[in-house]
Formats: sequence, C-alpha cells, structure tokens
Amino acid sequence: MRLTNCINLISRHIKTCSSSQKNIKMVKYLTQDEAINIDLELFNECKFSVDQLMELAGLSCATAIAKCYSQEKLQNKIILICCGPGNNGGDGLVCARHLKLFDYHVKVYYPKRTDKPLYKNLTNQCELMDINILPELPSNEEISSNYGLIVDALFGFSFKPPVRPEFVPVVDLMKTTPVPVASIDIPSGWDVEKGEPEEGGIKPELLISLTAPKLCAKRFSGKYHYLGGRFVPPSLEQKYSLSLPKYPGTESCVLLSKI
Ligand SMILES: NC(=O)C1=CN([C@@H]2O[C@H](COP(=O)(O)OP(=O)(O)OC[C@H]3O[C@@H](n4cnc5c(N)ncnc54)[C@H](O)[C@@H]3O)[C@@H](O)[C@H]2O)[C@H](O)CC1
Ligand SMILES: [K+]
Repeated sequence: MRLTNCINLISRHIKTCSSSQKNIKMVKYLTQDEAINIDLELFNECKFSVDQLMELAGLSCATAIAKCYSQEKLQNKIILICCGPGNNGGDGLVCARHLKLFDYHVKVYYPKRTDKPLYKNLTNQCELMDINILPELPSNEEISSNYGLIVDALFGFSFKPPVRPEFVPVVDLMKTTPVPVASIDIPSGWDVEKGEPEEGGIKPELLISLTAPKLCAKRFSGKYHYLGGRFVPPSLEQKYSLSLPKYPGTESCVLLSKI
C-alpha cells in the first residue's frame, strides 16, 4: 500500500473514532430562528401534529432520564417534573406519564395551565396515571429529603429572557437545590443562543436536546448530553445540514457526550 493511502486510512480511522466517542462534534447547533423554522416545517410541510411530536419528544426524555438515573441511584425517591406554559411544558407532561409507566415515583408542578385541549388531555392522562399534580412548589428542604431528581420542562426554544416574576421561585429552586436537574431541550432561564445568564443560572446534570441541540448547549458542562426527538425526515435534515448522529437500533435517544 502506498504511503499516502496509508495516511488517508489512518486519518479517516481517527476521525471516526473521535466522532463516535463524542457525537457532539458532528451535529449542528441551531440558532433560535433555525429551531423555530424547523419546528414550523415539521408541522406545515411534513404535516406532523403537535401531539405526535410531543409524544415522541417526551418519550425520548423519559428514556434518557431512565438511562442516567436508575431507581436504585435515586434511592426510590420522587422525580419532580416542573412544567411551563408552552410546548416544553407539554413535553414534561408526556415525560411524566412515561416515567410513571417505567415505575418511577413522579410528581408534577404545573403552575400556569392553559385551556387548550392538548394540555387538558395531557393533564388528564397524568391524573389517570395517579400522578399527583402539586398545588404548590415544595420547599427546598422537602426537595432535599424526598426528591431524587427535578425535571426542568419550564421553557424551551421560544424563551426570551429575563424570566417573568411568576416563574422566578421555581427557577430559583432549581438553581439552589442540591438535587440533580435534568433539562428538556434548554436549561430554563438560559438564553437559547448565548447560554447561562451572567448572574448565574441553573446547572443541569443532564440535558436532553430535541431535534438538534441549540447554540446554548455548547455551554453545557453537566454530566450527560442526550439528543431525542427521533422524528426528523431526511429531507429536513439535509435542508438544515443537521448532521444528526445515528440513533442506535430502536432507541428514541442518543448520547452526545458524557463526562
Ligand atoms: N421541533 C421540536 O423539536 C419540537 C419541540 N417541542 C418542544 O417545544 C418547545 C418549544 O415550545 P414553544 O411552545 O414554542 O415554547 P416554550 O415552551 O419554549 O415556551 C413558550 C411559553 O413560555 C412563555 N415564556 C417565554 N419567555 C418567558 C419568560 N421570559 N418568562 C416567563 N415565561 C416565558 C411564553 O409566554 C409561552 O407561554 C421546544 O423547546 C421543545 O421542548 C415539541 O414538543 C415537539 C416538537
Ligand atoms: K427546559
């Protein structure tokens, strides 16, 4: 074999190895506008309904959580899912239902409910699963004693800082608690592109990016970064040069990086 062929082969091998250990290098990070446009195309061009995408997104979040936090690791403690007023909150309600189906102890905090049928149905389904929807935010002390994980489903890619006053207590709780936080799509309170606010924000241990990571995920320094939302048609992936990693087998989520 010629020397140049040999060098090419070795460099290709090195490239493949490094990308399989850290899928994060290949995948595209989206601006807020790109994330919004892709979302619109999924609905308008691909004709998905929001219920379909939310179900897949929420299931992928529950799966990623179960991979990182076994019941044993959580010492059978409760998972608190904090849900916001938009679709990120909807993902949280779906995630809660699937975690309950996976036999976790789950409670939901959903301070600003909407009257839209989608959210009413998701809330109803949680109640039918015997998931307690808390009327008040538990105290920091109660969280420390009885809860093993907080799922942050407050805000996603439509968030515009700063956090409005009504959500400050729950964001503050997630900022100060010693209990690990798992954020769905965006760590709530972070700028979708610039990341954590200067005054300090929540520091999730797990981030589950949906469809493709947003630019703020470059600042994520927690333990596990997963990608979920396995529903992107190849034409859309190519149009936005997403370079998505391969999902293993039948999995609904894929590990992007782990510390
Ligand atoms: N394409 C996908 O990958 C899918 C992602 N999904 C999830 O949907 C969210 C985006 O949902 P959207 O409804 O557009 O917005 P948010 O949930 O991010 O928030 C809107 C909600 O929040 C309020 N809000 C905005 N800024 C503030 C603020 N500073 N303080 C308080 N409240 C604020 C706003 O008024 C709205 O009520 C995406 O991230 C994914 O998680 C879909 O589930 C499936 C497709
Ligand atoms: K979030």
